[in-house]
Amino acid sequence: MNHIELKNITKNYKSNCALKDISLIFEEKRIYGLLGRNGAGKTTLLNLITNRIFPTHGYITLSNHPISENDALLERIYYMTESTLYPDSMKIHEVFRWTKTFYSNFDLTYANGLCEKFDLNPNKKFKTLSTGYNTIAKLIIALASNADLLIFDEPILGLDAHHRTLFYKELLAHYIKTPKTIILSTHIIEEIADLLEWVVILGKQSVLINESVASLMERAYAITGKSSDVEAFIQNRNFIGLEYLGTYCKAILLDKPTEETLKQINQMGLEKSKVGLQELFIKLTDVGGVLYEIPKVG
Ligand SMILES: Nc1ncnc2c1ncn2[C@@H]1O[C@H](COP(=O)(O)OP(=O)(O)OP(=O)(O)O)[C@@H](O)[C@H]1O
Repeated sequence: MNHIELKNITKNYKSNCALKDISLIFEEKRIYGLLGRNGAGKTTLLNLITNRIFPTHGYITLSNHPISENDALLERIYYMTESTLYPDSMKIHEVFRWTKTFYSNFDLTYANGLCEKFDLNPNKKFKTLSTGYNTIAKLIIALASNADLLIFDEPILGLDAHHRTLFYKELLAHYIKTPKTIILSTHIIEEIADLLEWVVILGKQSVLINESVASLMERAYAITGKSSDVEAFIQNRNFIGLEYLGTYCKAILLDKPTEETLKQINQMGLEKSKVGLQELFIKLTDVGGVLYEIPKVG
């Protein structure tokens, strides 16, 4: 499978516009984080690329074929959502076999191995599972599907810290063994940050960031120092957050520092530090993606 392309996608729910004129490519064999605040349009975007709902304007292609016209291509996508689609009375091992009728590459041995690792009894019925084990069962089915594109919408709902760690480990091992496109949409940013290669951040209706995590982390940095010095430093720079603490102040910038900038930071006696993906996300989406007004100096 190649890539998924969204071209000028708008999605309106009656008078409510969820996504507005979005163009985006999900390249093959990459792990993506799809991030956004509540109501930003993440689920809408995922429902669109899996053909569950249809765009108001624009089109979506999978391996250069319109997704709306090709059910065979959709079988190469596995979309794990919060809702459970299986009949309640089905046992987990029956769901495995049932899934194999749609996903011919479904790996039963791998699924049973994962059941052991997560301590999930495959003879249990879906409806008897706790919230956490319901999620675990769905994660196992997604991983064992062997689809080319795995989509996880809030994949860690109800999982305890041990099971979350195990899931991240298994996901990475699975990706290393059989590289594929993976999209993780979650609010638990800090935990998945190390897994991600690429991040798409949705603001209100639009894409704020579509960039490799490495490049984003190279651009982002924080500056701390006396408020007047920090305010002078951020003039004409792309800063996305400012926090005051007494006479001190911390600014978050998104602007790869040049040699000249580093020299200036030194000369002004300011302190430079790293910014994590979660902090960056919070700052970028704090005001709906609108950048702060820079305090004028002098
Ligand atoms: N079926 C629907 N009918 C009407 N409006 C909808 C429908 N589904 C979503 N919306 C609206 O579209 C916008 C985007 O919703 P969406 O569920 O895609 O956001 P999200 O980023 O997944 O949010 P969350 O993180 O809270 O799950 C919201 O304003 C939401 O109210």
